[in-house]
Amino acid sequence: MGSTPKSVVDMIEASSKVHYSGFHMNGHINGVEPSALQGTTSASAISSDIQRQPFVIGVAGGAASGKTSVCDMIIQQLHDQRVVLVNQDSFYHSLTEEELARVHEYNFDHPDAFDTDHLLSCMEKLRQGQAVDIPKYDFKTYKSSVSRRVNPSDVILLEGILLFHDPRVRGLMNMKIFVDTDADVRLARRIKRDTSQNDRDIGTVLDQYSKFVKPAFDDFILPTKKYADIIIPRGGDNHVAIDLIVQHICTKLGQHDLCKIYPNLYVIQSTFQIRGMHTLIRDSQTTKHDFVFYSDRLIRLVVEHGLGHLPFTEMQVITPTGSVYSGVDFCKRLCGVSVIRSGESMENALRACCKGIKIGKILIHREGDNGQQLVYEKLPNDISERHVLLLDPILGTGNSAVQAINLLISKGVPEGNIIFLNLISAPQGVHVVCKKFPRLKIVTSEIEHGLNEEFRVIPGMGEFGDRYFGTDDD
Ligand SMILES: Nc1ncnc2c1ncn2[C@@H]1O[C@H](COP(=O)(O)OP(=O)(O)O)[C@@H](O)[C@H]1O
Ligand SMILES: Nc1ccn([C@@H]2O[C@H](COP(=O)(O)O)[C@@H](O)[C@H]2O)c(=O)n1
Ligand SMILES: [Mg+2]
Repeated sequence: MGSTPKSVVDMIEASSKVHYSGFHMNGHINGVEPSALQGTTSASAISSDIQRQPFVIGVAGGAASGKTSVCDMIIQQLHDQRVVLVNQDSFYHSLTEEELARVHEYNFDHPDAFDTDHLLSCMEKLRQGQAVDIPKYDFKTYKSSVSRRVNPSDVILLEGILLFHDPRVRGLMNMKIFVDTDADVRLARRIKRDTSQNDRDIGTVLDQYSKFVKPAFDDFILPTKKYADIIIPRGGDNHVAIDLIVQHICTKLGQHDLCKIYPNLYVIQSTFQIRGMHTLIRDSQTTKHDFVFYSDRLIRLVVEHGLGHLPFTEMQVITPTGSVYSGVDFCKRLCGVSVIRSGESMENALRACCKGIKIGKILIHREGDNGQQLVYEKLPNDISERHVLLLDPILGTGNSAVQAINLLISKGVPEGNIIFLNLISAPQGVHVVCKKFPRLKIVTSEIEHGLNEEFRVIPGMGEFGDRYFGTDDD
């Protein structure tokens, strides 16, 4: 195979391209170099080959466990999405004449029975938005002669007994499902299938089962169950599990590609109101008054969304009608921390939502682009016992965010107790922060194209602090 898929890096690269809260725009894009992972994307890296990353679901499990049936049910329920099914079976090596003569000694359940490099190259093409010809394997002749054309899709279901065996194949998947069906059920189905569909006699099926199928299941398939995100008992009979999986896929499809990589990134659901407000604050001709007004509205939405991620306790109250209302009580142990100066623009929204909230401050001085220096901090003494809403409207390279978060952690704040609220995030900053602090949550309202040579967010909205506090030139 020519190029080995570098799944996470590839995803990161592709996902860093333009996305406006659910929309992808072809052309005029600031693509991301691998160097973007260090926060050094160039604005000249314009790319027009934008392709949305498909959501790849791997379905593994023993032979006749119900993998294909589960995939068929998922496809049926995802009726209005573009979905394709790719079977690992299609990549069985065709048998040579010599192997054919001794077919009963051939182990079809060993990882070497598959042309995994071919599978990887087909998947790579599909992920790049190209159609591929996938071989059609014939279980009766033990050869693949023809192929079928598979078009790129939003969702790729990849199913097969040994899909989780090779780490390169596992690395392609956004979601891994293991279909867990009792061995006796699998054997019974296998006998039925192989005798009726594949013209095999029961003695041959049982011999193959005890010689190869069962040992390979124990040695190669069962040990990969640990890689699964979801284990489905009873396969296609488990309608609840399939419903939940379909719901999850639908949610993921509506999200920015970065959310598929980082479960700790939340981009608020876009509406035309939100797009309209973004349009206004990004317009260089917008007056200071309007800039502040619409920024405040957006900030309020981000703050409200961020508060939704705080823990709560259940409580009941009595309503004026004497009825019981079962509700929840807000988390009381929280504080805000604003990164001076832009972050201070978010304090009012936080105060308006959380009466009497304590707000600390951090000042990070930027010298050049990598020389970030913490010059001032004033934080509540008991900050380690609080959930912290970190406020900074723009996440660019991620350098100052990392400084601020490191400071909070050094004060004893658990990483999982920090919610970083911002208006816009550059993919580079998201990669840096989400990778370094996987338990922290980022809540933002839009993901940007990238950074320019001067490390400014593109398209961005200029110097937020200057525009908000009226200290720009105009
Ligand atoms: N829940 C089920 N109840 C009854 N038969 C089933 C069920 N799930 C699958 N089968 C049958 O068992 C056989 C194997 O199922 P399949 O989905 O092809 O498994 P796999 O892809 O894991 O080999 C097929 O003939 C299928 O019709
Ligand atoms: N020529 C072949 C190729 C494969 N098998 C068996 O198929 C099973 C995998 O297919 P599933 O759809 O059940 O996942 C595997 O157990 C192989 O033994 C075969 O019998 N003949
Ligand atoms: Mg199958």
